Amino acid sequence: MVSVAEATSVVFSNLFQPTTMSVSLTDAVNKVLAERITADRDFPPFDRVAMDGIAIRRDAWKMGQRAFKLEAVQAAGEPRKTLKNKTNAIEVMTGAPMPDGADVVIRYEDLRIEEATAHITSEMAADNAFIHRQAVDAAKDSVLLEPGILLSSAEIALLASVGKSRVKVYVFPKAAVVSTGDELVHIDDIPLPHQIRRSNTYALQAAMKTLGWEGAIHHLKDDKASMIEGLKKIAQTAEVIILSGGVSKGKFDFVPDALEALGVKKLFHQVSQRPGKPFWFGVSPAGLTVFALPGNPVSTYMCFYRYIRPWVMKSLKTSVDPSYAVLASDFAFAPSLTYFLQVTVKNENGKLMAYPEAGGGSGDFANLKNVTGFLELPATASTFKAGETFPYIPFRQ
Ligand SMILES: Nc1nc2c(c(=O)[nH]1)N[C@H]1C(S)=C(S)[C@@H](COP(=O)(O)OP(=O)(O)OC[C@H]3O[C@@H](n4cnc5c(N)ncnc54)[C@H](O)[C@@H]3O)O[C@H]1N2
Ligand code: MOO
Ligand SMILES: [Mg+2]
Repeated sequence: MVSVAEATSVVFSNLFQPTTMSVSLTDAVNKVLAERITADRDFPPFDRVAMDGIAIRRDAWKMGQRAFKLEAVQAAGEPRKTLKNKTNAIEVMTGAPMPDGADVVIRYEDLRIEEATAHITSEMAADNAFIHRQAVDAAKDSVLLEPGILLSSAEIALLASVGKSRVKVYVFPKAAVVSTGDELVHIDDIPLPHQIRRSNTYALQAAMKTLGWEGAIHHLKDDKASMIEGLKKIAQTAEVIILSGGVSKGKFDFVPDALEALGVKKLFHQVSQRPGKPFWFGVSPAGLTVFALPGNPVSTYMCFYRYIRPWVMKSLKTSVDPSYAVLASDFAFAPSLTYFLQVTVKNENGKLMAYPEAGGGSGDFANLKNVTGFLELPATASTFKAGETFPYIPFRQ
């Protein structure tokens, strides 16, 4: 049996080597950038007028001049104009290049125009130049984005502005999600009294989809020979297999043996945690990674969010920021296992407060609808006090 820290370290030492693909910018959000992006020109590329108004020379203002004859209009999208007469003004619009020869913008709010002359009405009008200077945000050729960034709408704007209509992103590993168990029937079937419908594979597939990762669903019987055959077939196309069930001590828990028969080397079996103790992890020399998760639905779910999600994001060169929350009420858990407590987190005055809703054990997956994630309580203690902070593993936004 390994600790949660050891299991994490083994999982993180066996990252997947992702390939890359080119996607349209309009499909790139939530994908992980696989190329370095530099500024193709200065940001902004010219001294940009930041307010609608008039452009004048500060010298003239300083000499006490308050009335300026309007000699031209500089619209956004027009090439830069030149202020011909140093005591005149050019009307300028936000987004236009600052006219050559002028160095301060006076807002329309601070002037009155009469007979093609602007009369400045505020003595504070020239306090701010209202010019967004060329290159202040980023200089040409400077690095805007590094590989490994999870693309949000903010990065999409940057990519658009440098003309990246296609962008290189990392590709998730080809994944299969496999349920095992003779008690499990297809979701369209009516279960007999001793049967239940499969739900873990759907939960796993949905959890993967929220990351932008696809997983093909399979089901295998609790029969060693057919399990080996089935896994062999699945391994022909999958780079990662996520199994649920069949990893504990039961007479029909054949998953570890079947995987080892296929040449998948066990790197650990059993983690000192609840839920999820029977968790099995291994890799094959051919590069297949196998997460064999305990079948109890809460265990399956927790292991995905605690181990697989960080593993795949790290493999794609990005990482999930660790989150923390404050336990809102005392909680006790005696066994010396890391306990993943189901909690509902509420943001109270900027603090994430975690309210325990432990549920009825790892088979009680109906309780997951009541909670927002898991609080990771260390194996080294058995009583946990309100006000203490612990790692928090959210599964909802
Ligand atoms: N003697 C021992 N028995 C058990 C131990 C142990 O240490 N010693 N560990 C318990 C723990 S903890 C867990 S968790 C489970 C894990 O068992 P398996 O991984 O072998 O899973 P199964 O036995 O196949 O199933 C367990 C449970 O989960 C239900 N299940 C499985 N797959 C699905 C699915 N796709 N959708 C919905 N429900 C599923 C299954 O029907 C069982 O009820 O073992 C304990 N036993
Ligand atoms: O891992 Mo088991 O989930 O404790 O029931
Ligand atoms: Mg079992």
